[in-house]
Amino acid sequence: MTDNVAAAAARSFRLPMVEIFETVEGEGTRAGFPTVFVRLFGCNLRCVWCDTKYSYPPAEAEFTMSIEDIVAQVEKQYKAEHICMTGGEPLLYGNKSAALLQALCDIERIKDVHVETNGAIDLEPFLRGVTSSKARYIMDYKLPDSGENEAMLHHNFALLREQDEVKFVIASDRDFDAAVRTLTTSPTAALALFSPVWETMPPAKLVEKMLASGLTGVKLNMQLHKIIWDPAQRGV
Ligand SMILES: Nc1nc2[nH]cc(C(=O)O)c2c(=O)[nH]1
Ligand code: SF4
Ligand SMILES: [Mg+2]
Repeated sequence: MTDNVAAAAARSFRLPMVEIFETVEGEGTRAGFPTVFVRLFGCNLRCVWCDTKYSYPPAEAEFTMSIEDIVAQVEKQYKAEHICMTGGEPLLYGNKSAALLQALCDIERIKDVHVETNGAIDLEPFLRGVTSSKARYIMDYKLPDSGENEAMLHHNFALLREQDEVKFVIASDRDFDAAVRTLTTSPTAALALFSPVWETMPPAKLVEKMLASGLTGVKLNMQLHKIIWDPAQRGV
């Protein structure tokens, strides 16, 4: 297949979906920007504190969509210049996930497509296969209290670039210590973000611990959408 034929074939790939909506990005370096969220169905992890349990079984996908139709909806229905490709785990579908990421980057209006990935997916094929400079990865490193720390692929840290981000969602003192240890043992060029688990880590306590630890290059990451809206609300 020539590259053009392969690209055309990729546009007909269908993906299981949860929702597509526009709001402001609640997290990370692009927090506050109007952003289109493309939420895929399915996840290879089951984090204890997951806030999107409707994005994997026993819930069912809301619908399936071809890449072509996802692109058309983003182009016609919304105005935002940022996209968050999320889930579930949006990189669960290999070549199909990569083709969607590339197609979203190819939308002329779009300046940035960030992928919320869970740390248990090898990022090497995506970094190699998706060549657009608009593609960025936000890797959620799962700490012990998530119940999924064993699934983390540590080699991803060295692959991440300056434009990427590593997010540590911190539920307890044990999680905080593990995050600090991980940053020492797995150096990365990506920006490190520390997020409090809404129910168990008061933000003031997390700030206190950050300052006491002397980690000056780490940024506090509050989930704006949980402050603005009811934390249980979907599609915001
Ligand atoms: N506003 C808003 N920002 C977000 N950033 C990451 C989200 C996610 O669910 O992955 C999310 C979300 O669901 N809403
Ligand atoms: S990786 Fe994300 S979507 Fe999957 S279970 Fe964990 S928090 Fe939920
Ligand atoms: Mg969310």
